[in-house]
Amino acid sequence: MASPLRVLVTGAAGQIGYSLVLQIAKGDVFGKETPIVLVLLDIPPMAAVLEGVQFELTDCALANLTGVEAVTNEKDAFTNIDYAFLVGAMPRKEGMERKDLLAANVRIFKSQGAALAEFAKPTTKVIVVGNPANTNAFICAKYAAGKIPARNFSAMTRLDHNRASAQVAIKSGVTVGNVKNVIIWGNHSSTQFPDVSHAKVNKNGSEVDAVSAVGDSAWLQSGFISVRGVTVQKRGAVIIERRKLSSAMSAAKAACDHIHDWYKGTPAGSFVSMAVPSDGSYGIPEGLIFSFPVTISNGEWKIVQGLELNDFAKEKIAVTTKELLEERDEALAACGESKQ
Ligand SMILES: NC(=O)c1ccc[n+]([C@@H]2O[C@H](COP(=O)([O-])OP(=O)(O)OC[C@H]3O[C@@H](n4cnc5c(N)ncnc54)[C@H](O)[C@@H]3O)[C@@H](O)[C@H]2O)c1
Ligand SMILES: O=C(O)C[C@H](O)C(=O)O
Repeated sequence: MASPLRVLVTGAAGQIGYSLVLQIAKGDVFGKETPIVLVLLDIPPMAAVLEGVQFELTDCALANLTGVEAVTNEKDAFTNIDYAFLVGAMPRKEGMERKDLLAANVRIFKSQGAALAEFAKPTTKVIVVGNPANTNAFICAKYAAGKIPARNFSAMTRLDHNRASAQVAIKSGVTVGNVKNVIIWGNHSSTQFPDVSHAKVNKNGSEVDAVSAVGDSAWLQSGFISVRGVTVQKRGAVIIERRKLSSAMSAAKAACDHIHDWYKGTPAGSFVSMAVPSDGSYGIPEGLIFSFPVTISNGEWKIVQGLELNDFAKEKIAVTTKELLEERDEALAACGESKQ
């Protein structure tokens, strides 16, 4: 048997954690053939709950789950890990924007960035789920710099990508497996820009542009993006309003999709949305953790180049970029650093 991958889930006693750990343990992310050791981290007051989750995972009797470790300190959590799902953070409540969590959550990611640098493998790959996800990932990468390359850090916009793909499928009268190349640009926040102008739909066996498959351009420029919040941009707030808890099942599934594709690669001709450090593509300031369309091969992502952006798209991308720059400066101040 190959040596197991060591996979850390932080916030493992929380609601996303509860859905996520089973999906990882049963092979949805790294494949059913890959042995896994799951490391579950939460804060000390959650130790008993965490132990309950550990017991349940053991009771699932999964063939390739070779170990489950429940820990409440960063050294034990981060030592020698291969992948980190950084979920543990405060969720927003009704009426809040995700950036309202910045001051409370950013310090967690400063500390975990330093722990990654000290204890993790230099090849460790990280997805930040805890909100505000892009800015938390920026801070985490900053404090791990010198040990773990910035390109190993990402934030999750796959949930928005999945939400957008599902809406296009419903409007086009197909199942979601027939939709590809939707793009989420920018921040995982209400300024994100869900863009279908490069998306494709397989309708009755032939591939057509999503715009013609949907057949409703007015809806694509308004209702699809945010009609009283029920579609993509503000979907998270609507879930909180209905469930009185933030999305968990769909968030866990999206985190699995994100790491699955990073590990296994994207199919030829397809791209997915992932918030990664900008290299200046599309004029986005370097280093900002920005959601782009990416292709992935051999564990390395590449930003899709050369997509044409019309004035509508450029305007939307400018708004989300401005918000990310403001969040970055606020986060640096909260960490006691000067602005960039
Ligand atoms: N990026 C996305 O698309 C997306 C989607 C859904 C939720 N989220 C975010 O994910 C985060 C978790 O959501 P949830 O619903 O699971 O929340 P939750 O409150 O149910 O669970 C969070 C868990 O994190 C733990 N935690 C807090 N500080 C920690 C630390 N320093 N180290 C380890 N664990 C810590 C808490 O004790 C708790 O068990 C929130 O910030 C939420 O807003 C992001
Ligand atoms: O909206 C939230 O606060 C939770 C999450 O980020 C989501 O998009 O559902």
